[in-house]
Amino acid sequence: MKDLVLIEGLHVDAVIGVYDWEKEILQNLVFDLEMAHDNRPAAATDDLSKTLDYEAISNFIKQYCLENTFELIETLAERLCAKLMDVFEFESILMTLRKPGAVSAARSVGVKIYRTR
Ligand SMILES: Nc1nc2c(c(=O)[nH]1)N=C([C@H](O)[C@@H](O)CO)CN2
Repeated sequence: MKDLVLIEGLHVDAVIGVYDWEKEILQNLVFDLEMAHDNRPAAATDDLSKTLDYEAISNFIKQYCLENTFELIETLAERLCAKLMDVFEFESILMTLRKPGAVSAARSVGVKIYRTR
């Protein structure tokens, strides 16, 4: 089992959706991330620069969602994972992206993708 760095329940507002009315409003999205990374070098040195900075990654996701609009949450998840892989040095990522307001009868709906280098 590999070490992981986690982000759970990251709430982000975004313009996202298939329908015209959705292109005029912000909707809440919730991200969960599991990123595989060897945590031993950071633990041995107590040095933030040797790990994945979950604060920096959270801020990156918020900024990306502010600057980009898509119809499908599948597209957002795929493109965001690709960008995160370019910028941050994890071995793999499991991203769950939920759109809690989309289906009123459901607690949440969403997608989950796993990408590796
Ligand atoms: N698999 C998906 N299904 C649907 C999506 C989506 O992004 N992925 N989006 C919509 C609409 O935008 C919906 O959220 C409006 O309530 C419908 N189905």
